[in-house]
Amino acid sequence: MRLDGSTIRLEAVSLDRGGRTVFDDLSLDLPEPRIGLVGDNGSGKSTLLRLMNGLLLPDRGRVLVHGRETARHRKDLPSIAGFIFQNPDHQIIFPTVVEEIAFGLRHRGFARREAEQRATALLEETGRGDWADRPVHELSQGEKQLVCILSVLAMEPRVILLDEPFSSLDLVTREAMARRVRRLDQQVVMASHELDMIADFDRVVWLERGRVRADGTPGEVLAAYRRHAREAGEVMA
Ligand SMILES: Nc1ncnc2c1ncn2[C@@H]1O[C@H](COP(=O)(O)OP(=O)(O)OP(=O)(O)O)[C@@H](O)[C@H]1O
Repeated sequence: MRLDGSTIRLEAVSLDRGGRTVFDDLSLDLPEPRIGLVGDNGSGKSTLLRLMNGLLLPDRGRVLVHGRETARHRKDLPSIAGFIFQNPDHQIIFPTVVEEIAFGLRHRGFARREAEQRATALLEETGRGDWADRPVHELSQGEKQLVCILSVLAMEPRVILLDEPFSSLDLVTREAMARRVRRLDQQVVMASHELDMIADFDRVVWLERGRVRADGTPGEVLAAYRRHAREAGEVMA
């Protein structure tokens, strides 16, 4: 695994949304190649990922992604920190699969024809060579999710931020994507309710109401989170 010692750093970050405080003075240093985020619904995982790619800016404090402060480098950030959304409909903007995947490549400086050739090659490599000209709106939710994942992978950003990326994928595609994520050279930060997906990561951060409840190896943190889920689930049932 090659990483250049870069890190994602939150320095005393505070953020309110809709009049509610989501983060209050949160600091985190995240240099590990594979970082998982867990936490109950509404604990702040998606918001944290959005802070990391500049979709959201902190009200106070700073977010630095591989040396760039998000508030100052908002325009460059998508090519540094690629974001795979929970809902593919929030990400897809082009009518056909090949255009959607080629968009990121054009952003990286490839001419249209080369971008489309590369996008087609990526689809072929993934066993979806016949998808290139398919209208995206005709794809199933899981198929759209795969297009979103491929679009971000095609851009080869330094950091890949994944927000529940596999929820609609069938088991075979999920396995294939999980393997692909494991092989990536880039830093990966993934929020997931599927704890098996992050069980072999370097570090897991458990968020609770915008604060870090636990932070450590997957072995420790996931065991504690599973215990919490069992206990809280019993109370709720
Ligand atoms: N656009 C918004 N306006 C107001 N509040 C918001 C907005 N987006 C998120 N929040 C609030 O911020 C908090 C954190 O939400 P977030 O989506 O980050 O949680 P999450 O951990 O990703 O949840 P889930 O597991 O359900 O995806 C929640 O209390 C949510 O209501």
